[in-house]
Amino acid sequence: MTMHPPDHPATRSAPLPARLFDLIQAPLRWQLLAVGLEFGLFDRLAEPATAADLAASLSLDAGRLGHVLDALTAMDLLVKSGGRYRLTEQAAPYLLSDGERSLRDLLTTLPRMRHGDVSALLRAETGDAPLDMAAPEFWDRSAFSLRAFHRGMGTAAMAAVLEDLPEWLSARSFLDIGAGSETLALAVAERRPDMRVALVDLPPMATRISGRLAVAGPAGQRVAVIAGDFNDADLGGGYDVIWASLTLYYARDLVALLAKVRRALAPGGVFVSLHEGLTAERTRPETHVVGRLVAALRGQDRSFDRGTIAAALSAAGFARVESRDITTAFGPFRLDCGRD
Ligand SMILES: C[S@@+](CC[C@H](N)C(=O)[O-])C[C@H]1O[C@@H](n2cnc3c(N)ncnc32)[C@H](O)[C@@H]1O
Repeated sequence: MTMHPPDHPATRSAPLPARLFDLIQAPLRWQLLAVGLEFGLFDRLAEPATAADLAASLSLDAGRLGHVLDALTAMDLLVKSGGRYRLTEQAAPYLLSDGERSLRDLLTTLPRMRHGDVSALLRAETGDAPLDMAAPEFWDRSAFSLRAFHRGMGTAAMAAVLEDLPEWLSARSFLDIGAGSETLALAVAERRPDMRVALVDLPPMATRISGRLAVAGPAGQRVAVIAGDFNDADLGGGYDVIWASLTLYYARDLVALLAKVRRALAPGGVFVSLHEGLTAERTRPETHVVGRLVAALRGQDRSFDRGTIAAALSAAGFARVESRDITTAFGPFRLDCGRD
């Protein structure tokens, strides 16, 4: 499968007519992936099968299914040989529903938030029901989606950032604020039995995270879960490393929250933030600007400008603030570290 740098759609470096032509195909590529997930094609094609075999078990027309399978093969998600199709080895960990790094729950959930009728939203004619945050289904879906994101790609990137910190080897305590899943805290607890590990999230999410930790073995027992709003909750103290990624949007007062985080650090501790940093008058990076367009049109334009978090860290009293760009599979991000 051809890999492209994350902020560069496949055709970014191609001539403009080729880029425009390619956009005609883009929605079809998404639909093919969605159909593959909906009909369980990827799970069924863990072992080779013909279109006729699959069509019979799915009560579909073999000819039509063959066209869909050929297109998925053209996208390098399947291979075809002698009329039999099979999931590629590269795609298997991400597309099998029980794969260790399965992105299935992310791929079926995030598009519901990211895709929308841009034309209707632009005319403010959307009949979208507002998200019902009181509904258990909302939290179930969020928890499944975040966990898939973390297991499939997020935690590896985040753990690499943590392990790169000069403080990491001597650190003895770690807090993840707005964790979204148990995955990062659990990875830390598993790799570092000497580490006190805690996370904080809103009660509905914290309950789901606690449930996963309870069945995660001995390392899971070592992760403390603080169920509460990080703006108000007692975060505890004496942490050597405090981590916040993709969550500071929910700070009621960013400087006040960061000052609170600073007070929760041990002497010599570090606070690490991983968030986007929009540039060029909020038109770059494309991953975040386009990916969050529908949310913005629904009135949730929360993305941070580059420099906002660094400035807030200084305003919160951190003596040394360092920032750098990092590239991940889910887009380019800004890493801001606050130390005293
Ligand atoms: C977009 S997710 C990010 C999760 C994870 N940190 C990551 O980088 O993928 C935001 C998380 O922050 C949590 N959250 C939102 N507002 C919060 C608050 N006021 N206090 C604690 N957690 C909050 C949400 O429940 C969710 O789990």
